[in-house]
Amino acid sequence: MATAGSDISTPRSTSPSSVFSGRSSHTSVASKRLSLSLQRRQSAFNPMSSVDIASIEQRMKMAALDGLRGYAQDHYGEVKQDHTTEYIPKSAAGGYQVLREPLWNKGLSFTPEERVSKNLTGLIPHAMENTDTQVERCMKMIRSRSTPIDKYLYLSSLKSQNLDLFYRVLIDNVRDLMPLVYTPTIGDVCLQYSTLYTRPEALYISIKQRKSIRTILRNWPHPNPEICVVTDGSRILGLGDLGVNGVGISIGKLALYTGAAGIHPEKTLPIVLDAGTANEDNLKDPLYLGLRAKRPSLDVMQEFMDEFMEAARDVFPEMLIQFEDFETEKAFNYLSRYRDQYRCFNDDIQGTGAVVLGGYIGAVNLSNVPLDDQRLVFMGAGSAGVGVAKQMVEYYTRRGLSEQAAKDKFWLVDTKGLVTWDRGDKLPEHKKYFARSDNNGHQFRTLEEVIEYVRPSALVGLTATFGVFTESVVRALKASVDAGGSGRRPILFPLSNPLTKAECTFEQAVQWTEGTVIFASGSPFSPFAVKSGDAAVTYWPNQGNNVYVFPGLGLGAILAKASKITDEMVYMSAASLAESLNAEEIQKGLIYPRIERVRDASLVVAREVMKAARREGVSMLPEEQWVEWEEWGDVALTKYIKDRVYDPLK
Ligand SMILES: O=C([O-])CC(=O)C(=O)O
Ligand SMILES: [Mg+2]
Repeated sequence: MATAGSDISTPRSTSPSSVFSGRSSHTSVASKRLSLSLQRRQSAFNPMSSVDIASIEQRMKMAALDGLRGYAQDHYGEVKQDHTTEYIPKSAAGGYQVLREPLWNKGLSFTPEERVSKNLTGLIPHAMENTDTQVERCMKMIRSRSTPIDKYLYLSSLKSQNLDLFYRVLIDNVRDLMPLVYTPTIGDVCLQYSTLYTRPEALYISIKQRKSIRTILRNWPHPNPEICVVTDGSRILGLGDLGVNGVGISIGKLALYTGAAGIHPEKTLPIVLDAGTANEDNLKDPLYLGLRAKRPSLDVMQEFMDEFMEAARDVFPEMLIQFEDFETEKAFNYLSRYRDQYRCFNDDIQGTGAVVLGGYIGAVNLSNVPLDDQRLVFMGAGSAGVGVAKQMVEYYTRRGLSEQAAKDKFWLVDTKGLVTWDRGDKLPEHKKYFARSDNNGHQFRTLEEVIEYVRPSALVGLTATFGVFTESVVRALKASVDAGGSGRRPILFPLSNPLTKAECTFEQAVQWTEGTVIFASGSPFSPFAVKSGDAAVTYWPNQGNNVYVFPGLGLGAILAKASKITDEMVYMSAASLAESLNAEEIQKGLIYPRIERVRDASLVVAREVMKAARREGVSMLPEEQWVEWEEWGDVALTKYIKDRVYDPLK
């Protein structure tokens, strides 16, 4: 394989541009060529006579009147292009070409020499500013906006103009801004994506254009992406099927690949596969941008996915693919179908699994309930619930338990109650592994009943249902932990996203457990202060979000040039995350590093993932390289990673 990892920090100088090359300069010849090419394109695209084209236009108008997008509905043919995208080399670009390319624009930091050599004199204000001043301006603007969506829109506009500045602002203010570019705000953005839409930021691949997937991929304006996040929008966060609007999650996750791990933004590729939607609100919305059709059968979707995976590998052979927010059955199927042949992983199964395990390892230490005495109830048995529980089983087996004994520590609950073999419904494949057979014919229909029966030490929520951890549920958990002895603390992880889907709030958890809770949620809660006399006790929540895993896992896999993502690599992302806390964090009783240190954590995760890739024999880096690193221990490998990450305007 070629050097995927090595160009993370140094994007090619023949950088992409929203402005395509030379066509504008040689006017008459160029415009003739352009119109010829347009004609050819039109005929290749739609090999019909002009009469037919006129009638299509007519139909498009009629379809639009019906609230349909005629073009998207009607087009089934293969798009044949007779040209490929050409790029202006960065060194040759001048004037507005430089200012309008977000990868090249340096805002007010252009030096006097650059302003002359790039023909920028007078195109920007005379002032020259350092990074801090520009960051300050951005933060002032963000603070001046009153709603999270408005703040998001400001940030999105900044991103479309000056990528270095956008990422500097994000990295330096990650606690305040991550909730805007990611969960919870990104959930609202996805819900309204078709209305908020102003410019493309991803590849939109409709099932109607499945014959043209390679063409679409080649149209992406950046060469050789290293990481793609792909969704089909069928289960976005806990918000359900959002169709093409789910593309926001691919965009948000990739902003964190850059912000939280330092993968160059030019190397990231967000994709949405549009195969329709079951969301009636979307289907009725005249502004909806996706295909107005019900979702196809799982078999048809599988074929589409097979075609996508093959095309992606043909066009971008080194790209790692992260599956995101596919609904449960597809999520499991695609992971098992592709994981041995492609460089891919599923964030909701493996990423969530690893991040929750990483936090759980620290939580057990704080809980005063020995590992062997832990009993875990999971509310929610979808891709995340089962993924997390399996990751924890692996942890227990690595600590010497048999697989059966490890599995016996978990009780999974879904909308029908405790998942058992004999409860009378047909269990979907992914639930069978954890189905209980030791219930002596009893069925436990409510969470309270399950808690009374199991007497758990930990309760994990992945239900996408706000408020299912009620006061009586949380108090019952505390009582069952207290019964084991004094000083014991309950572990409570309401993990569903965004905040509107959280199983309970941090404040509730603190109050209902008299402050003893060890808490982690998927989306961020603020610290909670309780007055006691003149003083106040502050309780610190943890955010147990995949953001602590997928960026580092992806970075490690890319830099190791891993041919696939193995269980060992995923496991090591969890184990190393648990080890990445500093003394202050441990002293504060946290189970994840503070979010301000997410880049440090990603670096540790990436390093251990790289080493795991090598142990597993899937790293394509030359053996001499590994031997050299081994001589120096982690220091050399850490430096190798640091030298390759993007840290703009530093
Ligand atoms: O995106 C997040 O915050 C975590 C996640 O993968 C999900 O909830 O599906
Ligand atoms: Mg997800």
